[in-house]
Amino acid sequence: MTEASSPAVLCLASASPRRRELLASIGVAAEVRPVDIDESPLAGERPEAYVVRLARDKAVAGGRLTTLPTLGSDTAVVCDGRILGKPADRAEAAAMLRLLSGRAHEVLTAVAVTGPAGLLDACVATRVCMRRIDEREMAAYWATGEPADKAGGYAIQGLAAIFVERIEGSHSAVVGLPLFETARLLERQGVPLWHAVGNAV
Ligand SMILES: Cc1cn([C@H]2C[C@H](O)[C@@H](COP(=O)(O)OP(=O)(O)OP(=O)(O)O)O2)c(=O)[nH]c1=O
Repeated sequence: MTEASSPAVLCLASASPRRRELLASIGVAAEVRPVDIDESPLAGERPEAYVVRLARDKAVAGGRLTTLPTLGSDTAVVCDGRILGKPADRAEAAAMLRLLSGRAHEVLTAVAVTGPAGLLDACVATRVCMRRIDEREMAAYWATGEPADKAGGYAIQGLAAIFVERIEGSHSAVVGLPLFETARLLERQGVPLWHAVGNAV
């Protein structure tokens, strides 16, 4: 499946609609091939090593299904050294927001791309500062359905934007794909970006 009718130049090993939309926003048409990998952290694994390993595993697994360069990515919210994935239920979502309320945390997003240059990766850390969130807001937010499939139980690009005072780093990385670093990796793998294919205005 690709954006509009342009031929795919990349395989996206991801079920995340955000990642597909972010790639489309910089003009990269991708064929989407979600992969299922084991996402359990290894004993003692540091958060950055964890997201990089998952991004690489996703890229390699997806790369087996295509001849195109293949991108995998992983996002985790890190607070007090704890890795927060997607909340399993309302109670876990509330516990996550309680932890994040009124302070700063880090969002780590790793991206990996297979291709002629081998398996390349990058990892981006973004500091996110949240205002205090009260229990009524947490309950109302869970009821919107937005937190369920998001690392850390919130979406900066959605309703949770009202909780985010400021960020230091990459907005696109928090949403699921650091576009600046991704473009660099794609160029190193010979994937043609918009400026290289004569579409410049
Ligand atoms: C913190 C944050 C996360 N997220 C999303 C990005 C990711 O899609 C998701 C984290 O889960 P991931 O496991 O990184 O990705 P995924 O399961 O959605 O997709 P796949 O593994 O197939 O690539 O959380 C937001 O959309 N907004 C945010 O503000």
